[in-house]
Amino acid sequence: MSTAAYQTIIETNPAEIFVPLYTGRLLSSVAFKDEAKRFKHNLIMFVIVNFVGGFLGGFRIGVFAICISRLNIRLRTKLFQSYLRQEIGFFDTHESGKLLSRLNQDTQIMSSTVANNIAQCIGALVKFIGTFVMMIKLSLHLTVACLIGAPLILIVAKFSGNAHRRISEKVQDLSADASEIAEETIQTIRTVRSFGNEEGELKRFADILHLAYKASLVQAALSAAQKWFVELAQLGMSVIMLSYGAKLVYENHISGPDLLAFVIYQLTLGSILNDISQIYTSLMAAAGASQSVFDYLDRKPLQLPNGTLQPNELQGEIEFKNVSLAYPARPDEVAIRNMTFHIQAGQTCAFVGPSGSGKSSCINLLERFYDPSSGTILIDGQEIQDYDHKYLHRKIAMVGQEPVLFNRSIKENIIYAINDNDNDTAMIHAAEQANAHGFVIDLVNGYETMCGQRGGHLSGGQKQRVSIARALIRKPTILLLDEATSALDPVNERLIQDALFLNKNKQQQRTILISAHRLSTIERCDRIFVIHKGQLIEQGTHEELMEIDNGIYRELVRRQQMDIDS
Ligand SMILES: Nc1ncnc2c1ncn2[C@@H]1O[C@H](COP(=O)(O)OP(=O)(O)OP(=O)(O)O)[C@@H](O)[C@H]1O
Repeated sequence: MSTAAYQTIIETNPAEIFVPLYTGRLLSSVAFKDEAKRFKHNLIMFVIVNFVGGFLGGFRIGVFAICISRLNIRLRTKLFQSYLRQEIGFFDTHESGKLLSRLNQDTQIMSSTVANNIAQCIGALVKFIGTFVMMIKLSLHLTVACLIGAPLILIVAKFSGNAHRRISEKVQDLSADASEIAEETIQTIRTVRSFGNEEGELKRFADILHLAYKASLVQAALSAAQKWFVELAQLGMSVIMLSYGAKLVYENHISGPDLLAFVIYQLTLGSILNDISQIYTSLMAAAGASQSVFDYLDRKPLQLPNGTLQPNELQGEIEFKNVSLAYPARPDEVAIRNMTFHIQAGQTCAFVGPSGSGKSSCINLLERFYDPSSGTILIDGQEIQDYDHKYLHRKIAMVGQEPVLFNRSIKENIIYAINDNDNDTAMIHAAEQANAHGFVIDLVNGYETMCGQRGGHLSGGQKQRVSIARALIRKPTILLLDEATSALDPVNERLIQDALFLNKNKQQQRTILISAHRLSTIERCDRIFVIHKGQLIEQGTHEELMEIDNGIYRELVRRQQMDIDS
């Protein structure tokens, strides 16, 4: 039986419906002499219905707790899965703090409120029907008299529920904003500290929480007003019912014990109506908190991993044909404009150009972090989108400008995402090529040394070398190095390059693409592409480019030479 069905049965707790009847009868047999002979029977029935009701009630609480945690785990996993499916552009436009707030807080609110309230709502409705039927059985006239105010209570509950939904949406958005600020501040604490701006960040955080508090005040006032109204309506209904009940008893239309039972049913009905109105309100509040969770759960990624190509051999030939790119976060600005070039398999090529010219963007496109806004990118003559997602990332490895390591050991970082976890020989070989082995074995814990969050326990150059090893261990056919050695001293940089370029003949065929500012490091490349304001303006070998009169490359080399000399 499914949890939901099980829960529904438990929630309908039939024993509770008979509690008022036997409470009324027991009280009558205590209060009225002619009812005394039924005291024992009424007492036994009173104990049975209360005991069964209490037992099922306790059972229900346990079942709820299980349902809530199951629902929460499912929701969070689904949401995280949905995040991981999204294209990189999604993460450019959605701050991580907000995404985490949805993942941790909103899902918690959703699962606890929704699971609790839906089950309670079913229970309350069943109890409402049961109580109602018993009341009609006892006296139809009295039932009609005491239900006069019910529609009004339900209408008020509806209006207040809608308001709760709107406010709750706002409060959740604000607390997601606050999470975003906290997360960013913690991640950039060194910058915050170096500018002495802890108070500024605290103020930004507190201001947002204050706005959330103000919205919660309105919500609190609404809840209080709703409660007052329901209490007042119930009081009115009781007065009407008691006056009319007394008249019916005097005229012998209903017996004293039945009136007593009816009064208890009426009080029960009042509290059920109260429950229903509260449940509706909090369901609406949960619906507000759930809105963005559902939006993210339902979001279809703009870039779908539909490709299926997985050829046995990938040569590593790359071609850009009229490629343009505008980033999703800045759709009106063109980062790459009509770029066309061809790189033969096995060549080592470099992108050079001033900062912001578009070098990393070309590398991003080859990693398929973004799809071109127009034009095509071919690898071995096939469109890059046609390759299977996992296959492509096995064959293309990249070391980024700011390499990020995981808070795991150096070993775990290097063998990250290769299937063979115990291949120490491959790990050491990759580390040697990346000129990392030497510094790693000098550490007390060697390859078991923890890297810290985002690799924070290692120096910039050490981080870069570990991430180069992480890329090399996969034996990629295409290796993308985006300023991958910029934090290294010239000696270490040269050693890595020698390992990557000079021994190329001895290694498997590999196409290497480098983006670098230090031009002395790329002189030996087979081909150099000079990019300026998103356009490819020169290409050739170092010697060919140095011969172009007034060429940008020649000018860049001349300026760097002057810097070194001075
Ligand atoms: N994720 C992004 N969203 C929006 N715009 C971006 C993004 N990444 C880069 N840009 C913009 O695209 C342009 C090219 O940036 P790119 O990073 O490719 O330059 P670059 O030549 O690699 O620069 P650098 O040498 O400083 O690393 C810049 O104007 C940059 O502001």
